[in-house]
Amino acid sequence: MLHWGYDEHNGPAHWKEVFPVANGDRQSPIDIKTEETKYDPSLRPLNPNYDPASAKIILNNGHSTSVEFDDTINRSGHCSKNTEFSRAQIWLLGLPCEVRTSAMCWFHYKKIKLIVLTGGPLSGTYRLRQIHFHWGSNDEAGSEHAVDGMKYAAELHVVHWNAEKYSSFVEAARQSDGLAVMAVFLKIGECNPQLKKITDRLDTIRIKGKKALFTNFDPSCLLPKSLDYWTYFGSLTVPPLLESVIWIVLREPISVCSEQLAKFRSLLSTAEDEVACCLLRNYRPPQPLRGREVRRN
Ligand SMILES: NS(=O)(=O)c1ccc(C(=O)NCCC(=O)/N=C/Cc2cnc[nH]2)cc1
Ligand SMILES: [Cu+2]
Ligand SMILES: [Zn+2]
Repeated sequence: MLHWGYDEHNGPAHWKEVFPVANGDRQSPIDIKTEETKYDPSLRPLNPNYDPASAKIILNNGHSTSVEFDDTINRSGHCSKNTEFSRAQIWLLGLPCEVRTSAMCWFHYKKIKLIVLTGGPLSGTYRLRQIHFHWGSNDEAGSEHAVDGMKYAAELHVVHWNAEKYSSFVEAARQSDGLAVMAVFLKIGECNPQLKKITDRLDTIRIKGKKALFTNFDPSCLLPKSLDYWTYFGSLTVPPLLESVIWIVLREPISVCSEQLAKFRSLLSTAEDEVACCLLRNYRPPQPLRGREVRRN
């Protein structure tokens, strides 16, 4: 197959031809059998903390639409050793050592905002990189994960990488604890006013490769009231299908209406110079659990 996709000739059944890990033992998505999930008292509450100014662009990469965030600056609360010295900090140098260090940390912390996910099953700080969606050609199916065999109309993925242990997303994506993706189900119902901020921009990025400025957006506005979740060890659900994802699937869905879903389906999977083809569906079917445990908080 040439470039992977979701059509008959390059869809999920073909991906193993180029990405043999497709048959691995920690592939995603999965069908979550709620009776078999295990309550784990050691699981902590999720603590998403995003700065809306870190949103940068909205993009059509031919497989989905994503909002990309600026995950470069070391925004975590920890002072990095190589703190750049500003004039104020030169002044700080005059202070006694222990006072200076904590003052610098306070200064550094105040100056920057966080865009991180902590808590839940995670140990450490996972930095927000992008959000994107998966949907189907009709409202009956479209989510990637299923719950007791039932699929939702669509699914939101909030993608983070372990910025405490690794120096880039690409490096983290190769590690078993490198990525954390929070999945939110979209259930057919009322139009979602928060989602409207995204669906109203889709007509400006119809063609594969198109991007547009998209800032002042806090993805927390797309999260349901309850942050109760299931969690399990899995993989990216698109090639290269790397087995580096700690999945955090929220149990409560958010709403989406048919008109909003139709806008996702009107995106093109083709570039300017190709015959136009709509991205009608972009979900991978559930994969074998291979003995994995699904825990719940
Ligand atoms: N669906 S998911 O949450 O498991 C997920 C999360 C992150 C990525 C991801 O970040 N992939 C690598 C970077 C990327 O998006 N690469 C795209 C290359 C590309 C190929 N065709 C068009 N673009 C993919 C799936
Ligand atoms: Cu591609
Ligand atoms: Zn995804």
